[in-house]
Amino acid sequence: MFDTAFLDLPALSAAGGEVHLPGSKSISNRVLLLAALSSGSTTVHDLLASDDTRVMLDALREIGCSVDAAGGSSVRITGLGGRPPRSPAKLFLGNAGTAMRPLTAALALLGGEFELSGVARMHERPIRDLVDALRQIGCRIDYLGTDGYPPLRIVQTPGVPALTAPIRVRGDVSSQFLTALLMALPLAAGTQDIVIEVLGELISKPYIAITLALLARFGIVVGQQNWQRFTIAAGSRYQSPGSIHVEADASSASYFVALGAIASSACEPKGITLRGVGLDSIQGDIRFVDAARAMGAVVTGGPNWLHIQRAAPGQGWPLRAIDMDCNHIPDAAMTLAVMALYAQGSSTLRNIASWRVKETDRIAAMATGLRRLGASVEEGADFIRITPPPQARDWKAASIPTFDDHRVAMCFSLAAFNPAGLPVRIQDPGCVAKTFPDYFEALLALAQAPAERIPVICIDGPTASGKGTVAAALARQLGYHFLDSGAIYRVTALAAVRAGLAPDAGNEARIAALAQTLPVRFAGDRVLLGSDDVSQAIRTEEVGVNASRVSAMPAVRAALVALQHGFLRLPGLVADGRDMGTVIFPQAPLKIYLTASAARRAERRHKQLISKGFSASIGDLCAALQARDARDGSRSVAPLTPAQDALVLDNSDLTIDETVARVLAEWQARQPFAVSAQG
Ligand SMILES: Nc1ncnc2c1ncn2[C@@H]1O[C@H](COP(=O)(O)OP(=O)(O)O)[C@@H](O)[C@H]1O
Ligand SMILES: Nc1ccn([C@@H]2O[C@H](COP(=O)(O)OP(=O)(O)O)[C@@H](O)[C@H]2O)c(=O)n1
Repeated sequence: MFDTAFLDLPALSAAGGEVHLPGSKSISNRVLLLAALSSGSTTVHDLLASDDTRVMLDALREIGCSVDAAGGSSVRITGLGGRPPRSPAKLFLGNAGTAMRPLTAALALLGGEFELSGVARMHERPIRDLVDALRQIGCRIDYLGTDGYPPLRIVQTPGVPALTAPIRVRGDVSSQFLTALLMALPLAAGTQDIVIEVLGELISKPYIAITLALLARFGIVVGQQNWQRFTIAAGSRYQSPGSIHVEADASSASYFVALGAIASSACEPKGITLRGVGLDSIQGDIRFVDAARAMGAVVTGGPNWLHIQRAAPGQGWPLRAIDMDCNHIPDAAMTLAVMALYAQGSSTLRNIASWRVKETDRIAAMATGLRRLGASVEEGADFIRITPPPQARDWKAASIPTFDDHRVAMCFSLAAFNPAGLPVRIQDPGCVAKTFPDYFEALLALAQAPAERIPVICIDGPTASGKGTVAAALARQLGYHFLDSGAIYRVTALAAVRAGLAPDAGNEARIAALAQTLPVRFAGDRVLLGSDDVSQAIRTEEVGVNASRVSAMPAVRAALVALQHGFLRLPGLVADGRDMGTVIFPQAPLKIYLTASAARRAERRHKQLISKGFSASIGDLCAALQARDARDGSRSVAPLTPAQDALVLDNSDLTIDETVARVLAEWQARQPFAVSAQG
C-alpha cells in the first residue's frame, strides 16, 4: 500500500494484462454480520482485508462472536445464534457506514448497552432515518453528539420488541438504512410477518438487491413489491450456509473497465482482463459495464471475468460523451466522471444526490479535481456536467485532493493517461485502504510509461556521506523504488571471492561473466544472492574494499548496467551510488551529490559498524575511506565525480532528517504542480 503523503503518477501511455480484484467491501460486511447473527460457523472466503472490514470484525469480537483466521483471505465466524450479545460494549466503527448502520439496527433489536462511534467524518454522516425507524418499534437509541448523527448509545432491554404495524423508513437518502433493517428485522420475525414500508422513492435499488440475494443465502426469504414494501415471513431464521465466497467489488472493477477503455494496448496481451467479478454479478454496479460501453469501451465477459479493450479510432475512441441517470450505479458512476475527460463533448451524470452524503461530498470533490485538471465543470444538487479540456495543451498538471475518499483517489489515477503527457499527484493515496489497499500497485502493474517519463532521483557521493540512508528515506516518502547500486557491487565482490576469484585485474573477465548473470534479488530490506541471505555479509569493511576494487573494472561495470536499468519502474526510482547521475541515469531530473568531511564520515561509519557488532577504529576507517575516495575518484570508468547538473550537498552539519528535507524540497520545486496554490 502507498502510505505516503502523496503519490505522483507519471503520465501513463498504455496498459494491458490481468488483475484479480479484491472482495467487495459491502458484500464482505453484510456477510460478516449475517454470519454473526446465524447459529453455527460460517467460513467466509475472499473476504476483503480493509479498514472497513477490520472495524466490523473487531466489533463482532467485541459483542461475543468468535472470529478465527481460516487461511489466506478466509475467516471463520461463529455466530450468536440466539445468544444475547456481550454487553455493555463500546464499538469504534471508523468511517464504515456498512458497519455503523446494520450494527445499529441489529444491536437495537438484540438488546443490551452499546456505544457506537467512528471518526469525525462518520459523525457527520446522517443516521436519523434509521434511528427514527427503530424508535417506532420501541428501540431506545440516544444521540451522544449532534442530533441525527453518530455517535449513538443503545440501551435496550434484551428481547426483541413485538411489532404490530409495518415499519416505515425513508428510502430517498441512503439505501443503507433499509439494508440495515432488512438484515436485522428477521430477528423479530419469530411468530409474525414483518413488513417494511419505504417512504419516498427508493434510491440505489441495486444495493437492496444485493442485500436480498445475501439474505437468501442465509435462509431468509424476503418478498418485495415495487421496491416499496418488503415482507419477512414469520418463522424466518438465519441459517449459516457453512461457507460463502465474497464476490469481488464491481465498483472497484469500474476503474479497470475505464482503464481498458482509455488506455491503448502497446503490446500483447491486448486490453485488460478482470477476474473475481463477471457479467452475472449480483452487484448492481456491474451495470457500469453498460455505461462504459455507451461511452465506447469494448467489453466482453463471462461468469467470473471481464475483458475490456479500447475501441478503434472513430468507433468509440475518443470516448463518446453521455447524458445518463446514474441512480442505479452511484459509486461506479464517479468513474464515468473521469472517463468524461476523454470524451468528445460534455457528459452529464444525473440523479446522483446521494454522492453528497458519502465519505465526502463527492459531487464537490469530483468537481474540484476535474477543474484542477483543466475541465469545465457544472454542478448541481444532484448532477454534474463535465466538459473536458478542449485541447491537449489545456490540460493541467494537478495535485488532486482526495478528502479521505477511496473512490476519489482511485478515479483520478485515470487522469494519468492525459494526452498532454502530464503527471498527476494523488494526495493521501493511503485512503484507498478502505476498499482496495493495493489499488495503486494493481494499476501500476498493468500500466506502462516510456522509460524517459519515469522519474529518477540520483544520490551519488563518497562513502558514508549518508547516500543510502537518505535515498531509502526519500523512496519511502515518495512511494518510489530504491536502487542501492553499492549493494550490487558488494554482492559481486562477495560472489567473486566465494567463487575463488580475487578482486584483481587478472580476473576481470571472469568476474564480469559472473556479474552478467548475478542472481541478486532485493526483498524489502534483505539482499539475496541466489537463495542465500547476504544482507549482513556484504556490509563488512572487507567486502566494501573488494567492492571498490571490482567496481574499478570496466567490464564489470558494463555487465551490471542492464541490471541497474531494470530498477527503473513505475511510479519512480531513487538510485544511490557513485555514477547514478553520470552514467546509469544521465536523464534524471534531480541529481544530488551528497558529501561530508572525511572526519564526519569516518565517525558515522564507526558508529554504524559498532552498532552492527563489527569492531573498528575511527583512525583506520578514516584512512580507508580516504583511500576508497581516491580509488573511486581516479578510476578510468565512471569515476566518482558530481554530474555537471548535480546539486552538491555537504551534510557534515545536517541531520538525516534535515538532509532528506533538503532533497525533498529540491524535488518538489521541480514538480509542475502548483502545490502552494492548490494545497
Ligand atoms: N546527515 C547525517 N548525519 C548523521 N549521520 C548520518 C547522516 N547521514 C547518514 N548518517 C549515518 O551515517 C551512516 C552511513 O550512512 P549510509 O547511508 O550508509 O552512507 P553511504 O550510503 O553514503 O555509504 C549511517 O549509520 C547513517 O545513519
Ligand atoms: N554506483 C556505484 C555504487 C558503488 N560503487 C562502488 O561499490 C563500493 C560499495 O558501494 P557502497 O555504496 O555500498 O559503499 P559505501 O558508500 O557504503 O561505502 C563503493 O566503494 C564504490 O567503489 C560504484 O563504483 N558505483
